Amino acid sequence: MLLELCDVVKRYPGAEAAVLRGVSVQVQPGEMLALTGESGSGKSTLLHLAGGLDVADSGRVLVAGQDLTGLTDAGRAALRRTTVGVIFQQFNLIPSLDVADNIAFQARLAGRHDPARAAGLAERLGLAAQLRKYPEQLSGGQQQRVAIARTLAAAPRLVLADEPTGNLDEATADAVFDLLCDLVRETGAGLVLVTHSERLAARLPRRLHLQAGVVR
Ligand SMILES: Nc1ncnc2c1ncn2[C@@H]1O[C@H](COP(=O)(O)OP(=O)(O)OP(=O)(O)O)[C@@H](O)[C@H]1O
Repeated sequence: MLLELCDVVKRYPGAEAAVLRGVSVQVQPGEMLALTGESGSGKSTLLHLAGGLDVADSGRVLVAGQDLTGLTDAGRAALRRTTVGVIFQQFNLIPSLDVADNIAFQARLAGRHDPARAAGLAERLGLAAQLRKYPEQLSGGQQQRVAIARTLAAAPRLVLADEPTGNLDEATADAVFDLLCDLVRETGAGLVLVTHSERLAARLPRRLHLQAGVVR
């Protein structure tokens, strides 16, 4: 199993009710699914727990068979470097690095930088002419494609994407979404993609819907 959440509960300090109230999910290697739910239903929270960015109050989270619950902060950081790739809505590129170095950044951290692979990703994502530019010189759609290349260059087994096309106009969002799905499929990674878009969710083979703290 690539990702397994067993009866996961998460409550933020000071909040009356738990956001996640016993969520159980299993994702197989190579599976691609949409995670939907109303604003505030806990989609980002679930993604953060799956990516080891935050910890559950109870229940278990396993990534590639490794139980995150028992890991130290350093252990979870190592998992994020080597096994999980996260793509955010706000791109989160490093402003002082050019496109080529942004793309190489995570792969270098993972000890997997492969110039040919990085160049191939840049080409597929239409970034070959932008490699020496800095993030501020790029459009939103281009920045998001750099963020996707950066994540996939590190060859993660699990890709977690939090509204990766939420900042883009519809036509650009569709094109970036298709590229992301094609590239993830080709690498055989699993994908959990948070979206508010019914249209995009319908294009993935499986959907999880969060409601009232549980998955429906
Ligand atoms: N760090 C935090 N501290 C306290 N409360 C938080 C924190 N992060 C999220 N919450 C609360 O937890 C609930 C779920 O938030 P979360 O961001 O997971 O929802 P979401 O489904 O991703 O929402 P959206 O679709 O609006 O992005 C919300 O009520 C939010 O206010």
